[in-house]
Amino acid sequence: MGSRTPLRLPVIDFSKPNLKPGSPEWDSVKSQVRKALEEFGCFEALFDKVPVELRKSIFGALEALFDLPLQTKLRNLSKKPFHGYVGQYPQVPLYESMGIDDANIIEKVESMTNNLWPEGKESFSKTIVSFSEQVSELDQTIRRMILESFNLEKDMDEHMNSTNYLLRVMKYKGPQTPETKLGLNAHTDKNIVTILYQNQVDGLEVQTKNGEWIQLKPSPDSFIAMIGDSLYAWTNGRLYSPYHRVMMTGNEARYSAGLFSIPKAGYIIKAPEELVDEEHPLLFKPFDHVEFLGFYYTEAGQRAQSALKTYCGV
Ligand SMILES: O=C(O)CCC(=O)C(=O)O
Ligand SMILES: [Fe+2]
Repeated sequence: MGSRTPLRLPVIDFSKPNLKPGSPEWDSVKSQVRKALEEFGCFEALFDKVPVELRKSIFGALEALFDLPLQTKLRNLSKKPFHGYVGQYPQVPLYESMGIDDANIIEKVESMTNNLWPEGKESFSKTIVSFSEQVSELDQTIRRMILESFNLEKDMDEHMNSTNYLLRVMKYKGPQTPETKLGLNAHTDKNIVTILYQNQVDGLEVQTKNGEWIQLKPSPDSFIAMIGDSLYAWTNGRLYSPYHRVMMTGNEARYSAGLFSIPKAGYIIKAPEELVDEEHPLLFKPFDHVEFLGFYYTEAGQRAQSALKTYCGV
């Protein structure tokens, strides 16, 4: 018996120069996106629009941020759940993270930066905003392709305007042991689309529909794109939102940055009627994402096998 080749996520190339809506390149990438998201809810995107310098400086910015004293990091509070500093949890002692809301808007990021560094740190704000702007282009390309693939062009503007961007940056300490240790619990994302970028330390794992874990090994040129529960609900289950987790080994710290497109508070997520029929009965009642998040962080929400089903399943 030969050993099985390890499962790999589909790799999709977004760095083609002619990737414009309507071109043959666009249509080919679009069908790859649709297929990968139906099957895995996730793929590796080759995307060269983020300059090499910026891809390096983002990790310098993250190191500076996480090197701040805990008391300082705790100053980044947020009214929205899981949007501020998160860390010091006994179940995931290697993990800490910081949310930067409206990370593509310079005024918002500057005010957060000044809160952390009262003496100012202009380079940090600039790096965060440029990185988020560039990666948001990939988010928008992917979402445009998804809606087109369902012939839902009529919903495009509403869909694009219903979200904002959170950049959540993560540090996972190396466990300093040869054994593998949990970095972040298995979960599905709750938002629309997540795009992850990491340093050279691997650890992210994505679960297939069959329950197998794929260990991701993205290159410095690749971003991991993933569907969250809100888009799973909006597409009435046509696209999958996969469980994923982080497992750590060795001595080196893993840094990662995730750009999350998130439905704005008050926006009601409701599957378009074109995606509901006899073969695909409605899965979820219309819901407000921020209220759903509130439920997710209650004890009942944490206990549920699928928080979304418990909250608004039909
Ligand atoms: O660090 C990573 O690559 C994954 C982080 C993650 O899954 C999350 O923040 O939702
Ligand atoms: Fe996640």
